[in-house]
Amino acid sequence: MSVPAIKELEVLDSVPTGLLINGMWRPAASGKTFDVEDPATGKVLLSIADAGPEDGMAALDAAAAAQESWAKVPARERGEILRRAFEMVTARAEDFALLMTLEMGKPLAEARGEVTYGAEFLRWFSEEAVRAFGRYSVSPDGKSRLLVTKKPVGPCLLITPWNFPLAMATRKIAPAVAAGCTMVLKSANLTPLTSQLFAAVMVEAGLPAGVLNVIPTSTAGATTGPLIKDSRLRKLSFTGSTEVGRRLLADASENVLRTSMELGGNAPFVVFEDADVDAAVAGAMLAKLRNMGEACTAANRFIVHESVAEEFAKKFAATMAGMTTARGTEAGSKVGPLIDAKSRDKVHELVTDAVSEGAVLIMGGTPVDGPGYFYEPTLLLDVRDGARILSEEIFGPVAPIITFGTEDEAVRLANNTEYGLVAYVFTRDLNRGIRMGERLETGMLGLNAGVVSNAAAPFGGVKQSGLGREGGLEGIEEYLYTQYIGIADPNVS
Ligand SMILES: NC(=O)c1ccc[n+]([C@@H]2O[C@H](COP(=O)([O-])OP(=O)(O)OC[C@H]3O[C@@H](n4cnc5c(N)ncnc54)[C@H](O)[C@@H]3O)[C@@H](O)[C@H]2O)c1
Ligand SMILES: O=CCCC(=O)O
Repeated sequence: MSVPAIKELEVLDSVPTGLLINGMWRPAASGKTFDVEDPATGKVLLSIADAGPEDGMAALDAAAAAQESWAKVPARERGEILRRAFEMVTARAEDFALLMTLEMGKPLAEARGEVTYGAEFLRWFSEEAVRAFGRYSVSPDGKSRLLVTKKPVGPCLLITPWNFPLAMATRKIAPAVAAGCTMVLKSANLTPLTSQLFAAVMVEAGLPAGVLNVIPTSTAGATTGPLIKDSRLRKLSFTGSTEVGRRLLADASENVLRTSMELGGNAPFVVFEDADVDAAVAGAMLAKLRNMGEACTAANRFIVHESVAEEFAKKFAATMAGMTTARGTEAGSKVGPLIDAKSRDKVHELVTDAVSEGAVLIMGGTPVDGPGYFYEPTLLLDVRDGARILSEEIFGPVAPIITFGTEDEAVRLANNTEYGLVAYVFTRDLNRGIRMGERLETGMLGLNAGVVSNAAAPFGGVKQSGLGREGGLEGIEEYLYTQYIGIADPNVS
């Protein structure tokens, strides 16, 4: 049974459609709007204001003007705003979940999970706000005193992707608020509605005007480019593809901006011969099919010991076959649509290429007929070395399996990528698990676990998966700089 459309209309009706600049919702200076579509039906959900360069600059003006007074707001007060926002998002969890399902496509149950995950960044950083300490010490020669303080970096530009519309925004906004930074948020043009509703919650929670400015736009580069060049901007925090991140890093270098870059991934999922195969299959389902595979953390290559590959593939296929592909609002939906036609075509191209190179198609392998951008859960065995699917982000419900014989070979295969965001290892041997942690080039490792995301943990990658960490104790540091004050010996007058 689908959720009554009336509820969908009510939620859409509660979404502000303007730009949030200096505490006011307003139309774009050009008067332009752009459409946001439901990927399950291709129908327009809502049209919202389409920011241009003039609006981008107005947003930065507001953020720059608010910075000094916002930095003076006591940390406890900033934390309490975040705590109120946490309570409000939690109270409106069903609205947020439905909105995300409508604009992004994920099944409602997963959207509810994202609300919990996304809200947790608000609670976590509400608690961290008061812990951004410095230190005081006596210099080693005893002749001076060293006072080290932490200060907000200043106005930040935050750019978010479409795949986790709430969590990717709260993972940046919450630490920036906790640190005392003002912000301009450029939400993803495919899924801006959740950010619009979330920004309304932040205003209601008491965030002063100008601290958070939101500029959805269909012209990302033209609208944010001038901000990156403006010397009032102090930080760029970007989550998205490595390709765009690389270009933004180059732009940011001109202004020597602080940057956080949460980029793409190509996660290896390694199953050793001593693994609990049922647990590995359960982990694989999470690591592969969470968010329809549209996650930077999605397992992209299943590297399975040759002695358990057949058992693993059989059980994985059987579990996958039980997944219902349907609009995310349908009861029982486990796999929603992909975000758009371009993404679905890319997924199909990778599958076709792998099969033409000799991979065995165990199940799936075709786009689903009818409206929306659905793709069948797909399993490929014996994928040949060199197939594009092993080196490119799939971002879809497709699992390619390759096999290995020795631990050294597993390490070589797992590290054979320019990315290094997350890896998954399944083994009953703890020493081997620890050893893999030491040998794999990765920012995060799931040991007998198919999901690592946690607001209390430092999320981020190495190699071309990015720079910096979000969440954990590290997350707030991205929005603080260290200032040192050297004090003359107080014993000498
Ligand atoms: N490492 C992480 O934490 C993480 C999390 C989520 C997604 N991702 C990655 O994001 C990608 C999927 O998201 P996507 O398709 O939205 O990525 P994308 O790089 O296409 O877009 C990300 C954001 O950047 C904006 N953008 C695009 N071009 C821009 C430009 N020239 N100037 C300024 N902004 C620009 C987009 O509008 C969007 O808001 C995948 O590669 C995925 O792995 C990484
Ligand atoms: O898409 C990447 C983010 C996924 C997550 O935070 O769990």
